[in-house]
Amino acid sequence: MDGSPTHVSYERSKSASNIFEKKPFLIGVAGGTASGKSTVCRRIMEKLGQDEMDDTQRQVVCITQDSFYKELNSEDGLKARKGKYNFDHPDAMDFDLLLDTLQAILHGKKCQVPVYDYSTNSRLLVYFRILKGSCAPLYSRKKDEFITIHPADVVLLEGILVFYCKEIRDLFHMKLFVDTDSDTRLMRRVLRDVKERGRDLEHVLNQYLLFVKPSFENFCLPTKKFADVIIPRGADNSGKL
Ligand SMILES: Nc1ncnc2c1ncn2[C@@H]1O[C@H](COP(=O)(O)OP(=O)(O)O)[C@@H](O)[C@H]1O
Ligand SMILES: Nc1ccn([C@@H]2O[C@H](COP(=O)(O)O)[C@@H](O)[C@H]2O)c(=O)n1
Repeated sequence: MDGSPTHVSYERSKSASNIFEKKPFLIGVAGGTASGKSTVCRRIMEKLGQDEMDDTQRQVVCITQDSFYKELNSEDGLKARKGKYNFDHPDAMDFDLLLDTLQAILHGKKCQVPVYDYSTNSRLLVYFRILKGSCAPLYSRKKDEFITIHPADVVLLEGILVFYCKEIRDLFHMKLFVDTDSDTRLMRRVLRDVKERGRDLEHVLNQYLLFVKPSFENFCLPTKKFADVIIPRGADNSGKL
């Protein structure tokens, strides 16, 4: 990471001195694809009664690393549409933007995080329609869609590679690794990607064999050793015998 400026935008949570700003407790949740990271985060939010709350009132917020995928050039975009782009390699991630965002969060700032769209392999865009004059044509304008992360007591960040970079890893106050067997993960991934991410079966299986599985073994699994807590079977694990 070169520490170069990125386009993360944030503002102070309080206009007065920030001496009394709360430093949130940052929890990283790693694990292979479809291991149940988001489900575990959702379960934590539910247990803490945070799921029904308004964004500005929440004391626990959850961010996904998928918001920090790099934007693709047209050549890589074409590869991605054919399942020939490696989204599981660290090079696919904008770790600089992620680091800047986490640092801002840890300073109690309100942050804007991009929203990712798996069907287009890019950040979600919102279209604005601008009416020029009374009978002039309508103009469309595109703009990145962001979600606002309000300052909170606890921030969860989930993703396959959240423990990969030391600079990012060292920011977590607690590190969880969701450990789910690979057959179960593949089965869930197929169902999810076809139902929710606009993929066909052949695409999902080719991508899995070509990139997802080898990258899990090379980049994600080796980060399990950094976890403070390993959660076998994800949200199925109630902690009871
Ligand atoms: N314990 C579970 N039992 C059954 N299905 C699950 C379980 N945990 C997650 N899933 C399903 O598996 C898919 C992937 O889960 P998700 O939590 O999104 O994984 P990840 O965030 O690790 O990719 C989702 O469709 C989810 O509903
Ligand atoms: N355009 C994209 C971006 C990511 N992926 C896959 O998503 C997986 C990470 O998300 P999980 O919820 O499964 O942790 C990762 O394995 C990428 O292969 C994608 O297919 N397309």
